[in-house]
Order: sequence, then structure tokens, then C-alpha cells
Amino acid sequence: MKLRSDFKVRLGPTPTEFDKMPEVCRREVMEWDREMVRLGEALMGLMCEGLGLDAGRLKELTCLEGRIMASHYYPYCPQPELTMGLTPHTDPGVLTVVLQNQVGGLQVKHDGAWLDLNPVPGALVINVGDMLQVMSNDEYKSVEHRVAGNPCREARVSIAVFFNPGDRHSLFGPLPELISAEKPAVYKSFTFDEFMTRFFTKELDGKSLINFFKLSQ
Ligand SMILES: O=C(O)CCC(=O)C(=O)O
Ligand SMILES: [Fe+2]
Repeated sequence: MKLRSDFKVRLGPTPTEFDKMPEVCRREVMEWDREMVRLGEALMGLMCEGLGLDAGRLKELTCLEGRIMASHYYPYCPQPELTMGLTPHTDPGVLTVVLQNQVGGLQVKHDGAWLDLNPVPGALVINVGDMLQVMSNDEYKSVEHRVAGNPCREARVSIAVFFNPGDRHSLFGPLPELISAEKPAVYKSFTFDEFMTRFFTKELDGKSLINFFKLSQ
């Protein structure tokens, strides 16, 4: 049984051509993207400041540029306990912004337990992704999340925008400013291309991908 349908659009660094997008929503997608870039820049600035870095550090590293929008449609599921809307995973990129409708089902793992992220009208969910965990040298942790099977007669709809490094071929690793004798690098450096190749060849199971790039301590 198909649990959900997805609609994915590449927004950057090279956007999908306007006339290749479904006509019914192309203007809205472009407008949403413009707002997401503004929001992403503000969020990344705050995350940098939280690490004691210049507010523009992540932007300089092209982290605003690689954007993908994924819309998910989770239909009603008569036996939700037998299935999942989306299996547990962490998002591979830097940050993710998620808009969800009123149905609910998104859960995050906290202290080993799954907590419901009940929808709040007008609110967005912001996830820290694996690349931000790596670049922050474990100061920020990517969040494990999943979506339960939908028990409501109404469909669940969500729209995620993933912020990834636009530069897929340079090496990324813990930022040098955050490495010291007391806090040595936790991860080796790798390209985002290499990271995504591994992401797509493994089963999505929690945090195993990021662990692959850990240096043995
Ligand atoms: O549907 C959601 O709320 C979450 C989607 C998600 O986690 C993803 O696309 O990576
Ligand atoms: Fe996700």
C-alpha cells in the first residue's frame, strides 16, 4: 500500500525551470521560496551567533543555496498502528523548515521517547539537519523524527524546504573556529555529494549516516 505521495521541486542552486513546474502552483512555489530564503538567512544567522560565529558564516559556505521543496500527502490510513507515514530519520542538510496542516502525526525523538509535535496554526517547524551537527562539531544535534500513520479521515499535508550546501564538491567538516585541544573534531571532512550518495543508498534508520563520518576518538 502506498502511504503517501510526494511532490519535489529543486529551488536552488539551479532552480527548476518555471514552465517545468506544475502550472497550478508555480507562482506560489516561487513566492514561498523567496520567503524561505529570507527566513533561512535569519535562522542561520541566529544559529551562527549561538556558536559565537559571524552571522554570515553559514551563508558564506553556500548553506542557503541548495534548496529543495518536498510536499507530502498522507492519506487516511484505516490501520495506522500497522504502518508509518514516514520512517524515522534525520534530515541530511543544514536546516529544514516544515509547514504542516491541522491533522498532526509528526513526532520527534526526545530522551529516547517519541513526542507528538501537535500542529499550531501559523507555526513552522524548524529541524536541525546532519550537516549542521557536523559543522557545529556536535554543538547542535540533528533531530530524529518520523510521521505516524494517519488515523484521520482527512489527509495530512506538509511542505518541507530543505537547506543544503549549494556547493556539493568542496570539503565540509567541523568549522575550524569550533575545534580546540579541549574540543577536537568529532567528524572527518567530506563533500555534500558524498554524503548524499550515502544517504540515498542506505535505509533511513535514525542517526546511522552521521555516525559513519565520525572520527574514532
Ligand atoms: O511530513 C512531515 O511533517 C515531515 C517531512 C519530513 O520529515 C521530510 O520530508 O524529511
Ligand atoms: Fe525529515
